[in-house]
Formats: sequence, C-alpha cells, structure tokens
Amino acid sequence: MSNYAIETVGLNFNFGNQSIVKDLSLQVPKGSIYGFLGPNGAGKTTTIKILLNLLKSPADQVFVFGKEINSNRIATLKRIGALVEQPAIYGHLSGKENLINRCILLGLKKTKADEMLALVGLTEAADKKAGKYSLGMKQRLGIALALVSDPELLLLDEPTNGLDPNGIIEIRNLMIELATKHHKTILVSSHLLAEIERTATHVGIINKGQLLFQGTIDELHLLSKPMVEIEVDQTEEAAKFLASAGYEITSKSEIKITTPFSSSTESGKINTLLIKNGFTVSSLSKQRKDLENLFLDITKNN
Ligand SMILES: Nc1ncnc2c1ncn2[C@@H]1O[C@H](COP(=O)(O)OP(=O)(O)OP(=O)(O)O)[C@@H](O)[C@H]1O
Repeated sequence: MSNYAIETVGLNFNFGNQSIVKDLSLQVPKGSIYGFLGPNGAGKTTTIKILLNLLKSPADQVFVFGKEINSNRIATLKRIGALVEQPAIYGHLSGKENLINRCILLGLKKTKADEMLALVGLTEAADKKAGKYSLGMKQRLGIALALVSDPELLLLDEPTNGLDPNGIIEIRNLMIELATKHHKTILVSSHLLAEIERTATHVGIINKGQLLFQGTIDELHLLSKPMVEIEVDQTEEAAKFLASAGYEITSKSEIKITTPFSSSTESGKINTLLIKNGFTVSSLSKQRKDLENLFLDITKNN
C-alpha cells in the first residue's frame, strides 16, 4: 500500500502548445500538511485541478491513495475535499443553510452542518447571511463545505489569499487541528512561504511548472546556510580588510557585514582580527537565512 496520499510521476500538462507542468513528481505523505509553494503563475492551481480530475492528466501520472486517478475518478474524488479559487457559497443563505444544502445534496444527515460549523469556529455566526461574512469567515465556510463528506484529503488553493493577519492565523490553526486531531492529509498552496512555514510538515516548491525542492520542512531549513552577522564601525573598510584576510563577504550595509559561518572558533578569530586592527565590533552573531529569502533564491535561480 502506498504511503502517499498523492503521488504524481513525471506529470506533464500543456494548455495548447504552452507547457504548464513539466515532469512533476510530487510525493505527499499521508497525514502531512504539504505546503505547495510557488510564485504566481507557477502552475499550482493547474496541478490542483489535475488532482481533482477537473483537468485530465495523461494516464499513469497521477495517483491518489495509490490509485490512478483517471481510471478511479468517482471513488477517488469521494476521498477528496477541495477549496479552489473562490468558495462556492450562496450569499443570501446563512452559513448553516449553505451547509445543510450541501448535506442534502450529498445525502448526509443535516446535523452534520452544526458539526462542521463547530469545527471551523462558525457556530456563533451560523444564522448570519454568508454574504455578510468577512473574507476569513467565507474561507472557513468554504473549508467546512469541503469537509462535509469527511474526506481524508483536503486540497486548499491559496486559502489565506487576501486575509488579514488574524484570518491567516485562524486558517493556520484550523489546518493544524484538521491534521492532528482529525487525521486529514492537507495539500495547501501558497505563494508566500511565511504563511505556511509554521504549519507545513512538508514542502514542495515549484516554478514554471517544475519542482525545485521537495522535502520536510527541516530539510528545507538545512538548505539555508548559516551566516555570521557582524555589527561593526567603518563597515566599508572592515569589509575590505576581511576580504583581504581571505573571508568571503556575502553582504554589507552601513552597520553590518555578513560572511558565511564555518565554526565558532572561526567567528572568534574574525572578532579578534577586527578588534586588533582598530575596528569596534558591537555584536557578532550566527544567523540563518530566513526561509522566505531562501524561497526567493530557489525560485529566482530557476
Ligand atoms: N485555462 C487556461 N488556458 C490557458 N492557460 C492557462 C489556463 N489556466 C492557467 N493558464 C496558465 O497556466 C500557467 C499556470 O497557471 P496557474 O493558475 O496554475 O498558476 P498558479 O501557480 O496557481 O498561480 P497563481 O498563484 O497566480 O494562481 C499560467 O501561465 C497561466 O496563465
């Protein structure tokens, strides 16, 4: 049995003669929150639509819970809940009525509506017209609608797009709760790493339809090389001096210089060298490149 909720094997997809997804091999482990990252136009929505069989993939390139999607369409889709682009909500109906409608459509008990409202934290707003909901509440209702059928896999396409910081935190917490308490596998797309780095257990980064990185969030962290940040006076001269002493200068501003970290002893040597040569070092610290910059680097070089 496959350990992956989703596996694509060298997936290719074209719109006309434009190649949109290129040799994409995604591996989304069961139970993970998989952050599917890439800048605008990278091919995230297209891939999610392929996973939902809204766009047809070539045979034997897309597997959901180990089953080829084209030949197991209905059975597979029953196991997936999705929020792609705008949630399909009736604005003139309350949140609860929207959910009841969905329950009727799927032949489920209406009591499921209350359960879903509680799950996404909308119980108090149950009877309010959904058209009057804030953007964040609409997204949560969209997720509740996707969850009605109790799917094992949830595909969320940029669910935090346009939300304020509170809305982002609410969706983030909801995803964590769904994965940890309700054992859902979640694939969530975003163009901002910062939005999902505290939520995701795994990350796939794509640009121009190609996978540039895939691994656990810890593996991504390992890629970010540690640096030594030195706050010093006369940065221009200090940088020249360090360069002449054989140190690589990665960046320099009016107040600080950065150089790659090699060891604590080496950092100590830099400190001593600067002080002995008349510079005033006000601080020297080891820093890791933040993930957002790492993400920009990975996508920029593609
Ligand atoms: N129906 C379509 N017909 C032709 N080209 C399309 C169609 N849908 C998307 N594209 C193109 O496919 C590429 C990938 O688009 P996609 O929406 O998958 O990217 P994305 O990573 O989701 O970006 P965003 O974050 O902007 O939504 C873009 O160049 C887009 O213009």
